[in-house]
Amino acid sequence: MSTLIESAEMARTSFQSIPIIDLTNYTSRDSAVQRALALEIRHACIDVGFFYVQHHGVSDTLVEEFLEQSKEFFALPLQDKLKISNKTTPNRMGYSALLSGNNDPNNKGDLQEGFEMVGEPLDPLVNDAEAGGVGRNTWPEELPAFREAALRYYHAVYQVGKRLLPLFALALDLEADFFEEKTNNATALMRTLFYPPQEGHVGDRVIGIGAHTDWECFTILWQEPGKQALQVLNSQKEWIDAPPIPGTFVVNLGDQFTRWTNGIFKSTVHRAINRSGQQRYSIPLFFGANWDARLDPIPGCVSPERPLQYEVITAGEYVKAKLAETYGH
Ligand SMILES: O=C(O)CCC(=O)C(=O)O
Ligand SMILES: [Fe+2]
Repeated sequence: MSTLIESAEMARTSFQSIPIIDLTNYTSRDSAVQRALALEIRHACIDVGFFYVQHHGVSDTLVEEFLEQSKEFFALPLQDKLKISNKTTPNRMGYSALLSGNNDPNNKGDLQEGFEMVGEPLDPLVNDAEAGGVGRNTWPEELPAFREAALRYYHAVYQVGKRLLPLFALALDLEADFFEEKTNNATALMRTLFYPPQEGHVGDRVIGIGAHTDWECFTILWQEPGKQALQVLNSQKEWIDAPPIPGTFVVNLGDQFTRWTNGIFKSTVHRAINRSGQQRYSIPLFFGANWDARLDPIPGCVSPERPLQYEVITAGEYVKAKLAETYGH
């Protein structure tokens, strides 16, 4: 098998579509099965930085219940949503209003509303360190079922992320547990997003979410079926559609992985424009490294011909700087 650097040199970054990876066997203990899956992931990460996962184990019911609650949340009167505005809550979780974020500095704002949250135990009496402590989120009091639907979805998708970590490690020729201690203290941020139809709103330099890369290790994104919006930029500067495929999540790498791999794993630029003429919903969960994890290069990713491209900083320093850039906080 080629080394990582050789594979990166042969990368086919002019991709025209996003690969689909079947996770049916991802809990298999058979090392040959694991390696085959890791190899598929390796190619997807080096060539594209995006892939779909199918047969990921998260039930449709969890998705549907949270989607229903998300729709009800965004349909609340603005003054109710603003009661939990992320500009006023103590830890910046909660509601983000239309045009309050701006992912592309060339644009004026993102045509989306959101609700941000982190993990907390479903049962408020349990203090589960793994889930990041109790009461960290601010919930909409008008919707009593929102919290449970959100957390059930969150915990299920978080587990998908946990299971992907060893595959990413194997894909990088590392021991399966390589990322364990670098991610065991991280609280993934999740957003449920609402994009009004673009028509009628289109001002100058306003789209659903402007061109950007994600900042964490990787993102697990659910997209509402039937509504094309997400696009991914290839090395020919062509925008390639990443249509919703029922039963799948989109997984895309973020900047923390790019820094760890000295650019071998791609954190690919993407954007979303909702031209479906209808309302559109999506749910990204951003799976990051521990705040204090150093993003220094992984063995095999640096050579005299491929010198280190990034200054080594911690994951927390990186995300803080990006937050300030995008949301002004
Ligand atoms: O809504 C989408 O399809 C993409 C969202 C996204 O890229 C993000 O939140 O970082
Ligand atoms: Fe993104």
